[in-house]
Amino acid sequence: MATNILKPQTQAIPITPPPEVSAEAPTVSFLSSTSTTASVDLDAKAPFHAIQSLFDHLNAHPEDISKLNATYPRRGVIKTAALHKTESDHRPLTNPTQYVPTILSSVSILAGVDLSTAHSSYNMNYRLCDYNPYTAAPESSNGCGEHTDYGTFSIIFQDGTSGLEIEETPGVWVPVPGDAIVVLAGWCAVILSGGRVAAARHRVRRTPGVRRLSAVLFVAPDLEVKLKPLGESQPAKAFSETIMNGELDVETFKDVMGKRWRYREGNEEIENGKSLSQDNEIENMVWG
Ligand SMILES: O=C(O)CCC(=O)C(=O)O
Ligand SMILES: [Fe+2]
Repeated sequence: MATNILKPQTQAIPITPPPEVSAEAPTVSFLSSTSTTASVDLDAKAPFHAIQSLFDHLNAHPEDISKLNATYPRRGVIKTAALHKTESDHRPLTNPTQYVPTILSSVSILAGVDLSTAHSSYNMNYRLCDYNPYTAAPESSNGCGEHTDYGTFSIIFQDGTSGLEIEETPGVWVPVPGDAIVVLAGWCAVILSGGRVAAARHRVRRTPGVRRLSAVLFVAPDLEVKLKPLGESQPAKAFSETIMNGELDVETFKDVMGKRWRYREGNEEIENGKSLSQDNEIENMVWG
């Protein structure tokens, strides 16, 4: 599964070890040196049979989709955060608290700072995705446009169907095997690590006629955490004053990212009519 495995550099920083858990700790294998991308061998699986039934029900009963709070009409992709929504929560994963700390500890080593203190409340969202040929425009090869995720990292469970691609270097897209469980670093990791971790740009290509299901667990710092480089050392990159002054908290950042995402997917108008891409706006906010 992991082709180009890079071992994270071991640094002399105190990283909180993940708590002892009964399940075997997953192995985290880093796949990319330029963006922080890893594959993990988790026992946890997303129950794609149940997820497919849920989406089949929604496709047959479009009126129920409105209950789920988020639809993506332009590309015919239905996505929703189901972690706290009882009507759509199939309790699909084994308890994420068993493996999230291990992954956080691996990302901490790459980041050169202990990220665990900023992640005490398990601020997570779970999104189910159905890239469905019957609802998407038949000629479209775009399942999910290129973007970076907002949180510390996202764990992507796939149903075995390929389509997910990572931008290895600008403009060079590398397909991820459809059966890999992938961890991608997001913007909060970039900021907290002082720029030592890069966010992984990714996208999903559709094969017309082929259905693909995925389940994504977004792991982010606690909502009240101020997003600025942690630790004493000089940031590896220069950040905006907003970031260095600790003026941006996770909740606000998540809101901005969410608005951009809904705009990109066709669900929300941006008030001032500007059409900056999600990445441009975030880069301006983070780097100044
Ligand atoms: O469907 C996938 O594999 C990825 C989806 C994704 O990147 C996202 O929802 O942020
Ligand atoms: Fe994503």
